[in-house]
Amino acid sequence: MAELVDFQNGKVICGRWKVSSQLGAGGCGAVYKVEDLFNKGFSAAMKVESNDVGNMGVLKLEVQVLAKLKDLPDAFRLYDMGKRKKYSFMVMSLGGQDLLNLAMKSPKTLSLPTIARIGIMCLSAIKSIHDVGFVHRDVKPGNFVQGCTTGRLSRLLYLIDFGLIRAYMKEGKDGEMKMRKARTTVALRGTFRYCSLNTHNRIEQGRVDDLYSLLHVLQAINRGLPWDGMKDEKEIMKKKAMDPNIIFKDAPPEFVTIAEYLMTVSTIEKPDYVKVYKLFYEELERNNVNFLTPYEWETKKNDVNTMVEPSKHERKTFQKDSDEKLQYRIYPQLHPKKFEDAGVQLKC
Ligand SMILES: Nc1ncnc2c1ncn2[C@@H]1O[C@H](COP(=O)(O)OP(=O)(O)OP(=O)(O)O)[C@@H](O)[C@H]1O
Repeated sequence: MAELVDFQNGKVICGRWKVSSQLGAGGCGAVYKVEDLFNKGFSAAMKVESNDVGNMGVLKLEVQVLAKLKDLPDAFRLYDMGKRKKYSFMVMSLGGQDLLNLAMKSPKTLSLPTIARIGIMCLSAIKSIHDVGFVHRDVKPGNFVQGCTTGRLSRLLYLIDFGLIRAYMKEGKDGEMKMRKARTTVALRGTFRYCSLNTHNRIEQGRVDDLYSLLHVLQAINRGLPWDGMKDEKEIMKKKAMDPNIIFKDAPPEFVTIAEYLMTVSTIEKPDYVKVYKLFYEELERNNVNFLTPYEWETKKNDVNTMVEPSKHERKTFQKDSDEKLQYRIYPQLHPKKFEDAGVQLKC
């Protein structure tokens, strides 16, 4: 069993990063909020992993993925990395709360348009990972983090924790990127509560499996899943094989359409992200909600809208714009066009 790395507040790493609090802890390490002593007022998140984990260590892989995401406008940045005698670390952008906390701490029950809107934020985050050639394989609420604690980015969700990630493409001899061949024996990777039925059946996961997990995540924070509380894998599988009308009975009706669509997509195919986006968006339209509508967890005190919404001057400039257009000026990454094609940077 690897010895856990446990940093006290005030510890300074590399003469630069001063630990100010712990943000989370996992099996092999922990995540800390750190202050940059070279850049007053700047904070970041430091993920630390014990070197005792040997080949099981995932930090190196996480660094590689973050480095690949660097050209995307809205992705966490990698600021530093290093290895000490007992531990390895990486420093990345500091996000806000994770989806698990947001959903649990929300003073009000999350409405269906909020659930669908979270669906779009998560879809965008998942697509970014797919676009750089990886399947995440551990889509769960604790792995979606607000882009920032306050302001515009606090309404966006980014995917973190690339410990179980797997490349689905590889460079062929001709230099072209090709799909990797599916393995015949695959160990289960992911979380029982959220993973797809394919994953339980030990089938090589593809992009579609991350999207199945997303539906499970959304239903879990909505009204819960029919297999909640179950431990036996066979029993869980039986429930997951049920009619989507039963699994998603209290969800926006489009969830069933999305689930039925995903059943038609093979693990090697690229899912139609725009189709899924548009189905989520129908719930927003029905309820007159858009990306500028405050979330249930946003309080007056921490009102993002004062920062997210345009100033009076900007309002005047944009006055001819409808709210629908305005939302895309503020959140261009959520425009349906952005979900259209790969923008793939599959070359290493
Ligand atoms: N960049 C970040 N900004 C803010 N919080 C973060 C960041 N990265 C991680 N966290 C927080 O730390 C928690 C654990 O992070 P992460 O999932 O990467 O660690 P882990 O050791 O792999 O955990 P687990 O074993 O639970 O998956 C997250 O759920 C989140 O709350």
